[in-house]
Amino acid sequence: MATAQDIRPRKDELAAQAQYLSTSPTASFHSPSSHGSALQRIIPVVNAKHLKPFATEDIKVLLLENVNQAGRDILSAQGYQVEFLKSSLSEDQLIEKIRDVHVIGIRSKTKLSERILKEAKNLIVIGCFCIGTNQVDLQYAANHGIAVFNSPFSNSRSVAELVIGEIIALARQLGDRSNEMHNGTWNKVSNKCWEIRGKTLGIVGYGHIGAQLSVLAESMGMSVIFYDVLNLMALGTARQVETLDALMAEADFITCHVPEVPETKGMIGRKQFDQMKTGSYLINASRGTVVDIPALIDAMRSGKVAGAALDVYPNEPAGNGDYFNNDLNTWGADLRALKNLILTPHIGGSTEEAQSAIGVEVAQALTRYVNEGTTLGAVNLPEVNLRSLTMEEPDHARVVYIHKNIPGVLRKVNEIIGDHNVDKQMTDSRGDVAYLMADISDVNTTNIKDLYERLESLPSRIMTRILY
Ligand SMILES: NC(=O)C1=CN([C@@H]2O[C@H](COP(=O)(O)OP(=O)(O)OC[C@H]3O[C@@H](n4cnc5c(N)ncnc54)[C@H](O)[C@@H]3O)[C@@H](O)[C@H]2O)C=CC1
Ligand SMILES: O=C(O)C(=O)COP(=O)(O)O
Repeated sequence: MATAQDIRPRKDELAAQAQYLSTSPTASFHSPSSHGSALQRIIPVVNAKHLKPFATEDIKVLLLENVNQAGRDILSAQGYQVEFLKSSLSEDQLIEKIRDVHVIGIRSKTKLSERILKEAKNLIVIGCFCIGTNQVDLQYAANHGIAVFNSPFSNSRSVAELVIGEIIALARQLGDRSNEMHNGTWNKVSNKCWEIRGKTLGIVGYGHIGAQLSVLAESMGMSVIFYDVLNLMALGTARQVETLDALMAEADFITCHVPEVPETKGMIGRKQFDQMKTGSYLINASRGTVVDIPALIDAMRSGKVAGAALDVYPNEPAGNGDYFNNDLNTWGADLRALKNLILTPHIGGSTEEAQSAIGVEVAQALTRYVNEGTTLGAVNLPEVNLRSLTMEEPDHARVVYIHKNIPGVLRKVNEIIGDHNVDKQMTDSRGDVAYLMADISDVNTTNIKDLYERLESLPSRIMTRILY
């Protein structure tokens, strides 16, 4: 197995590469991100016919959190070195591992903070095999030329179905009745058990999940209202309300489907619980920080809230095992003692269908990015795509130049690549970072190295990759 050292150029290796390049029409230059070593990496290509720009067996992929087999298979089929772990890693373990890898695949637990990404000298791309990307410092990644991809809706249906199940389970106190039977008690009651037909569902965040849920809830006879920061088209006979206050006051069931951003932190707190109808229900399958848990506990104890379902928590563990027995969740015992409270371990998106669809979608995005530089679907870089390079022409190359979005860069870059025939080119920017992709011809082993070095020496450079 190649080590990180193997793909960094050494002087003797450069000479060998020159020899290799003279016999192979394809190769790849890929600069370390700007916080990395000043040395460039030169990686030969194994297959001249197709767009396989790296010696694919040198590409190291670390997959955490039990990424689905379908995704693992796609990455392994590329020839990449794929290391797979079932759980997440502690910060210190991650720092050790991430130093070496070019690609990392995570789900919602693994925090890729600036502290961790600083150590990721070889990293070019992050795949979030989930919807949420709040666990990644997206701006730091963009500023260092690290693309981030996710799967924007492959598990939306699974979450919506879970919530539908929870609405009925809460209305009928199913969790409690089931627990009682498990403990040997027959307790047949109808007091405060309801049909959901004719009740009002209040959806906070009417995006992929909220909208899907809206359709399902209406089909079961519920009325739907929703609150969102955007003005959105209501599906069916759903109705958008202007404020969160209005939603809290009108709905019988309230369900949260907003992302974790500063504005949604503690969004459902004491004030919101006070506004709820007495005997209403709360569901949170978005992020643990959205609901103030001590406030929920008080609202349930007082009878204001008749039932709740939580799938997400402010501190979630790296893997399966003990959860509430730690100092972080001081409210754990109080939660566990409450009646008609469904607690699930962040399983909203955990279905076979969702996980394999996510595996395929994200693995394909990673492969396209590594092999072709395509950023379609990236959540932190501009979306840039050129039609696939046909590798029939041996003197063609694709230049990817990620750079600071400052005036004058394109003139300088075009001066450099303009020495070649530019077949096609696309550039776009997002905030402080711009992404240029150009397919050029009249390339040979000498002038491509020169081109790479000239691009690398520009002060605007964040990362240069040359794929051919
Ligand atoms: N429990 C689980 O396993 C899963 C949880 N999730 C969580 O659910 C969240 C929502 O997922 P999607 O519906 O796919 O996202 P989405 O991005 O399609 O929709 C989110 C909606 O929330 C709205 N929004 C944002 N900030 C808001 C605010 N302050 N107030 C009101 N509305 C606001 C947005 O405008 C958007 O319409 C994800 O960000 C993720 O954190 C997603 C999948 C699985
Ligand atoms: O897709 C999301 O954002 C989720 O919350 C699901 O996360 P998971 O893949 O179960 O870690």
